[in-house]
Amino acid sequence: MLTFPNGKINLGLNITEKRPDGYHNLETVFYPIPIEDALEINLLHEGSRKYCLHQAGIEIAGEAENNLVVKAYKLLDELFDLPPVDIHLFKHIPSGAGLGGGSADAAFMLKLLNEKFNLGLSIESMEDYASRLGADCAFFIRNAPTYAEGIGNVFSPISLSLKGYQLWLVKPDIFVSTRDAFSQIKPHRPERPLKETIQLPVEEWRNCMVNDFEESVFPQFPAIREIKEEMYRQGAVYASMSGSGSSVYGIFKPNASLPDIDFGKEAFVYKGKLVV
Ligand SMILES: C[C@](O)(CO)[C@H](O)COP(=O)(O)OP(=O)(O)OC[C@H]1O[C@@H](n2ccc(N)nc2=O)[C@H](O)[C@@H]1O
Ligand SMILES: Nc1ncnc2c1ncn2[C@@H]1O[C@H](COP(=O)(O)OP(=O)(O)OP(=O)(O)O)[C@@H](O)[C@H]1O
Repeated sequence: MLTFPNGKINLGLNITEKRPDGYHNLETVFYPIPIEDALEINLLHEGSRKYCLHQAGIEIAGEAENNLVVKAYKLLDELFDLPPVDIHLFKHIPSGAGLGGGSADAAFMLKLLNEKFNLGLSIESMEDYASRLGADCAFFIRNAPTYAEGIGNVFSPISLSLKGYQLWLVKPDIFVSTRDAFSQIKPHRPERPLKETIQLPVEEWRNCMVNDFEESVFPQFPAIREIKEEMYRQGAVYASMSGSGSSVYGIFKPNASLPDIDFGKEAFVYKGKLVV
C-alpha cells in the first residue's frame, strides 16, 4: 500500500509566549503544499524482525529506529501488536527546511497502518497519536489549511484557499537549528491576531503578516533574506520564510511567469501550483 506524504508551509508565524516547560506557544496557519515523499508498506515475510526500513532519495541523518515512520509504527504496534512490515520511504521533501517533512511521514504512516490493518481509528485518535510524535505532526492527519496555536498542536479549521496560485519555494544549503531559532526569540503577541490577518486579501498580507523567526534568522544568514527579497523582485504577492527556515516561499498570481534564477548549486528549488 502506497501513500504520498506532502509538506506544509507556515502562513504567518507568531511566537507569543515562553512556557514553563521551555517550549513556546505560537500561532500560525499550516498550509499543505504539493511537495511529496513516497511511503509504501508491505507485509514482511522473512526473518524475525517486526520492521525493515529501506530509504532512498534525500538522506536523513540518524539511525533507522529514530526515523519518524518507524516511531509511528512502534507506537501503534504497542497498542495493536501489528504484523511485521517492510517500509519503503523515498524522501523528496528537504529536512530541516521548515516544511514538516518528517512530521508528514509520521502522520501518513499512522493513516497507512490504520487502513492496511483495518484498525478502525478515528481521525481524532490518529491526531492524538500523531501529537505524541511531534508538535505539528497532527496537522497532517486532516492535511487541510489549519490555524494552529498552543505549541502548534491546538487546531481550528479556517476558510482559506490559494488554489491556482503558484508556489516558488527555495531551500538553500543552510541548516537552521529550530531549537536555537526559538532560543533567540523575544516572544510577543502581534497587534492583530493572525486568525484575523489571514482573512485579509492575499495582496495585503505583505504589510501585516510576519514570521517572527525571520528577525533572528536573517541577520545570521543574510542569504536567506536575499531569497525572500528576490521573490518580491520577481513579483510575489506574498513571500516568507517557512517555519524556522531555511526554506523561503513566494506566492505568485496564477498567470505569473517564474524565470530561472540561480540560487546556488546545492539549493532545492520547487515551482508548482497550489492544489487546495
Ligand atoms: C517552528 C515550526 O516549524 C512551526 O511549524 C514547528 O513548530 C517546529 O516543529 P519541529 O521542527 O517538529 O520542532 P520539534 O522537533 O518539535 O522541536 C525542536 C525544538 O524547538 C523548540 N520548540 C519547538 C516547538 C515549540 N512550539 N516550541 C519550542 O520551543 C524546542 O526547544 C524543541 O526541542
Ligand atoms: N522520515 C523523516 N523525514 C525527515 N526527517 C526525519 C524523518 N524521521 C526523522 N527525521 C528527523 O527529523 C528532523 C526534522 O525533520 P523535518 O523534515 O520534519 O523538519 P523540518 O523541516 O525542520 O520541519 P518543521 O520544523 O516544519 O517541523 C530531521 O533532523 C531528521 O533527522
